[in-house]
Amino acid sequence: MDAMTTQRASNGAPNSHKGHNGVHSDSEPDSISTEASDATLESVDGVNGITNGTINLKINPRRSMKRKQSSPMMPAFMVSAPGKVIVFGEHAVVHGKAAIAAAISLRSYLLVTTLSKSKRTVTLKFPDIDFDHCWNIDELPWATFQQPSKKKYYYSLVTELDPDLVAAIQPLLADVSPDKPPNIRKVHQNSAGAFLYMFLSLGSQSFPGCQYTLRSTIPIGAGLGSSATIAVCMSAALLLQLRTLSGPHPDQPPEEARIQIERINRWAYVYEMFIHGNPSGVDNTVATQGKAVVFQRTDYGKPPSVRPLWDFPELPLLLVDTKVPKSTAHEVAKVGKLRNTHPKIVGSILDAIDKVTEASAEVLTEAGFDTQSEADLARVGELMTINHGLLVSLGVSHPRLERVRELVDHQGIGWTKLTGAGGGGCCITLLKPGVDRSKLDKLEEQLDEEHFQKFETTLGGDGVGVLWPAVLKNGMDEDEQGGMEIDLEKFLSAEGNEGVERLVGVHGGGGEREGWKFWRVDNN
Ligand SMILES: Nc1ncnc2c1ncn2[C@@H]1O[C@H](COP(=O)(O)OP(=O)(O)O)[C@@H](O)[C@H]1O
Ligand SMILES: C[C@@](O)(CCOP(=O)(O)O)CC(=O)O
Repeated sequence: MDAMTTQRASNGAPNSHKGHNGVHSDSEPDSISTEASDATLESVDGVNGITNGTINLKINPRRSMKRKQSSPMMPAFMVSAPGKVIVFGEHAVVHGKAAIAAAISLRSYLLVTTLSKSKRTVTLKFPDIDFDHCWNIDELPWATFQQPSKKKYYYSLVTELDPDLVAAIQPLLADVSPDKPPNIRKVHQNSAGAFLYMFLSLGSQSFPGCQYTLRSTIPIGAGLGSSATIAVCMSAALLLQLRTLSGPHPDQPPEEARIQIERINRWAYVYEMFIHGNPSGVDNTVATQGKAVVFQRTDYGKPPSVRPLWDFPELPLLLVDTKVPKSTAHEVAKVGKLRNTHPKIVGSILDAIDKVTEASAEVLTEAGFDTQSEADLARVGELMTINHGLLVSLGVSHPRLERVRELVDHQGIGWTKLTGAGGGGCCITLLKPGVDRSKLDKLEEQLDEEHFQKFETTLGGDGVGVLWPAVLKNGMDEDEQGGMEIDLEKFLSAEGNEGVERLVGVHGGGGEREGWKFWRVDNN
């Protein structure tokens, strides 16, 4: 059934943290073999492992020598992170309630190119949003970010933006996209600001010149967590450049992988704060760790509670984009304002959403849950309908979202709720088992006629991944010379989502593609 979103088959034992290590190639890449996880950031200077003072780096001497001789510069590499759907609990999650979210197979891809030593610039190239900007590294406000009272480290937990540091980067945003219309300029300035805040917090003036080029297959601002994927890619890229991550590699113990995933997630949250102001952190958490999770952040000063759902069932979902642009920050602020005006009533609605999420987590993790049973699916579907109704009462639906619901209800083929921030964006429909093909065809026809976009994706896939170096095997002639190098031009000229997936996609040839590696926290 092509209209359906299905979860990738899970290999895990119920509620277990043990199992397989996933599909990896056998050899660990030299370039990310430096075990810097014990190092303090003060001791790591730049990407070549040069040190300034006390050092606590565990460097494999054979490998570091080999690296120095053959490649003084880091090779180009890529990172990738998945979008997500929130199945239950959006908005309530911002107010400390639980949410259930799952990774989808649409992804963002970031190509990191290190420049030669003489080039002292850092460039962001985001062609999807027509953004391209370059700064001179030596002209960035390092002194402000390095003050002892302000300095943060790769392991720091940053739960709010420092207003002095935000102020220090404002002058750098003044010449970002001056000729663009104000709404687009704002998006560019947010992207630039989020990046600079993270770059200046984690890096140092000796950081090598480099270029970050991003392409994404996730519709922007559609409720599928596009911004979080960029946050995660940027965080992973910078932490890798700083050699503060020792993986991913096939033999990595799950506990070490978990610490590194947590590290990436913490800095991705900082980027999200810059884009959204008050994110719950659920999007970046799923984009980092993949699979499906129950997420809750009761205290914004502490890390959230994240319960992986390894056996998230293979739900027959249809994902539809209304193509109405929305702003997460705006929708979140709207709910915040409503809560301030009607604290008791909105408080009760948020509590009710929490109960719905809790009930659905129970149903979805029941041992005998059967995705072919209409009775089992109906229990989840009813909870989706209730969750959507509560979101409507918070004022975050949109006539186009209601239209999808109407069309699905009219055919009587499933249960629909908005996903993400609402106000436009996407909705998900849980389809009844054994639905008449003709009814589905009719629905798809209507969606098409009314300019909705249907997405085919799988749920519960991998989180952040690394392709190091940026070389892939494609079953073509280049493979005999070690594979095809993904250079900037090829990446930029890949046509549309299909072109990007074909060139670099984690799922390039259908299954997981050789070369991409993932931190495995589950052992499954
Ligand atoms: N492909 C992309 N290239 C560059 N920036 C992007 C891209 N996709 C998303 N973004 C960033 O994320 C923002 C949208 O995030 P958000 O409003 O949270 O929507 P979503 O629901 O997709 O996460 C954009 O304004 C932009 O800053
Ligand atoms: C509304 C919210 O719960 C989810 C937003 O998701 P998205 O940005 O629409 O993908 C906000 C948040 O969790 O930070």
